[in-house]
Amino acid sequence: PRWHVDNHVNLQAARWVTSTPTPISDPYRWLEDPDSPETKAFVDAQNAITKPYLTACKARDNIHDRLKQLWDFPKYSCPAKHGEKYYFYKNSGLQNQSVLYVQDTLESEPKVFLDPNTFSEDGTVAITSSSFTEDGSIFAYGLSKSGSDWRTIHFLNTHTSEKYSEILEKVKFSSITWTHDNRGIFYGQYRDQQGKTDGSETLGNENQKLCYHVVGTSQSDDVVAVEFPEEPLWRIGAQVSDCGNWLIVTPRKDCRDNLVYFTPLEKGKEVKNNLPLTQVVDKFEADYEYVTNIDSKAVFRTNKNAPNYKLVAIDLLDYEQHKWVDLLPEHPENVLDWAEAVDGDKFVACYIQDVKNILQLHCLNTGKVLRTFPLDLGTVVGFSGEKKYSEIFYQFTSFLTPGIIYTIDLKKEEEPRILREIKVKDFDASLYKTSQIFYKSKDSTKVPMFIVTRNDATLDGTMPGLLYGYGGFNASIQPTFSVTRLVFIQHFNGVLAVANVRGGGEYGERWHNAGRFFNRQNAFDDFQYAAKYLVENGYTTSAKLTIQGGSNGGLAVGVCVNQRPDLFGAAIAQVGVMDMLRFHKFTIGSAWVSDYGNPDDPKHFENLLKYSPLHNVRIPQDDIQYPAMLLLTADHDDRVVPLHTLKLIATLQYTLGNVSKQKNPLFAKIDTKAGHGSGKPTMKMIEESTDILSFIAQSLGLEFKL
Ligand SMILES: O=C(NCC(=O)N1CCC[C@H]1C(=O)O)OCc1ccccc1
Repeated sequence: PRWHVDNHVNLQAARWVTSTPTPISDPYRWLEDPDSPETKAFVDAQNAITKPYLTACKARDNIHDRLKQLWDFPKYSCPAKHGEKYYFYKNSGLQNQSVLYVQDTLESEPKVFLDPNTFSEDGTVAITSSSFTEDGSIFAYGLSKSGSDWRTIHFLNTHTSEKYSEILEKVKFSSITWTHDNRGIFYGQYRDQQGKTDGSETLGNENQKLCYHVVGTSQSDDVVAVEFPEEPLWRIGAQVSDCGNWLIVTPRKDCRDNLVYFTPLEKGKEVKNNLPLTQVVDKFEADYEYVTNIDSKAVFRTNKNAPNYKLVAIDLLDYEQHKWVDLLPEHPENVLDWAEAVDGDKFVACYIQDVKNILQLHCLNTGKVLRTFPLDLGTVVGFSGEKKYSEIFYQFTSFLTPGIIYTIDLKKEEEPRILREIKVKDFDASLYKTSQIFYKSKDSTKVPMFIVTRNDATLDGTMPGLLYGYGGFNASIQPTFSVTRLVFIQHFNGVLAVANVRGGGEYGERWHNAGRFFNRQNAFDDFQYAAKYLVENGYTTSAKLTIQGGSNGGLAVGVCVNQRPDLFGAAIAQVGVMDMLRFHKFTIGSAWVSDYGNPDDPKHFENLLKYSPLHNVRIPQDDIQYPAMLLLTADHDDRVVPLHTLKLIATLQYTLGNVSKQKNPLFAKIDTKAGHGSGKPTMKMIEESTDILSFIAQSLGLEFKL
């Protein structure tokens, strides 16, 4: 209805007159019901105009074939020892899901242990979380369908390969952690959830309970080990300690800070409901992540009084805060990303230094550094090792390195050796180069950015640019290998740029806080100034620059396009958070208030309204138009529900669709049997990348060079 635009403008004007916040028009509220005939018709109508545009792209077939060719390389996880065997995931190249293999030794012939490709015709069922018993006799694994956050948990006997009969339902946001008597697991369940739980619903998730399931029994017999009935939004993380004598319970109410409780466990003793909990941390003021324990001394990675994180040892039998001991003090610059106990009395620590990883071995008793493992400039994407084993594995990757798995037996060898070096046929990394620059943002803050081009790139502004960013939730966007990006660089002579904008965790809590709450505009400024840097330094021009982001990054794209439509030629927003006044009402959205603020709080409401993509679509002044836009989402995305994208594309098309100067297309594509991204089958990933690159090529008039 036209009225919303006029009222919108009037409301904007009115707002400056009155002090109280004015009511906001929300004419596409009806799109919030995914099951209504109107919404289904709207989705079909959007796909009906977008798909022909994407398939009409003349470079599409070349793009698709090249993506498929490059994608077809073997991918491996680090091996991990369970019982007397090694297990590892492998994807031969184009399989929809990686297959779990088992072998007696690292050199012996692997056998298929579990192949999730057999769980569905189209590969849309994925193994997402799993855990072996201490003795390796039973494998518990979570399955996700169509990319939903909902899990079913299954059990498999590793000796007989027989499945146990029970399937645990209504599991979400859950760890799987075994008691060391191999009898059962603790897991998180939303047992009160009403209605659909297939990921197409938008209902909020409340009242998670930590349950205990004894293998071989039915879920209805499970006990509620821990619950906080007065805290419906809490999610109850839990971990059985390395020694098996404690259960560490870490409730979280949003996406930062957690409490710490513990309770003793006795092997072989029945787990009863409402376990007696001792509270060690009683305020939400920091992250505490269990690492290991030495008898009653539990080691946590925390940012308490340590924005770059540190390791602290807390004696569970004497846990007053003044008795806590720093095992690994905070590093002045580098961020402690994770730590894992290995080889009895050691731990591996992984740091982020200027967005690259450093891997070190430390003494568990003193915290002292024992050695550094040599690494190229890039990212440690996988690690496996345990306190009870002296052998460790870690996987390295970067923009131009598909993957290298190293291993070292800390009791035997001096230097790590390469266990697997992954090659991509018909890809020559020596033709490309990665650089890291630090550009100045609007407030002169220096922001790191990776830039990847062909070696012979000339900075004359003729290259098309693809600028990616995220900027939130303490997440660090580190170098990884992407076939899609390499096709863009190689066949469109493109420049890839990844801006580590504020809100992420690249420089610890300081960087995260600099992009939170009332500082969120810093993240958007950083993103826009990254674009300006690329243009001013001749990497590309605005007309040839595509801005891309997913989820919280999709929000950033939506904001930057509204604020500076002139800076970009195209914009790709995947599964974006676009309605900042209502995000907290759906599925797990209420957890995001720790970065965004709560829209029910007037001062946050005003702040969110200022940048909410849905509420800031305006006809640009002069001859400026919006970039070509492609919004992507999917019908089973229950992390960021599709309504965000549907309401935004409706508003964009209504506000700009009839404006004569708006020549660039404004599209949304809604996929089916897909979700937020986790567990997406290879065929769907290749299809999505084909759509993205085809859209960019078609919209910016790029030629595919063979
Ligand atoms: O909501 C989040 N994380 C934040 C998140 O996913 N966000 C935050 C904004 C939109 C979206 C994204 O950027 O992917 O995690 C929920 C969760 C998952 C697993 C275990 C416990 C809790």
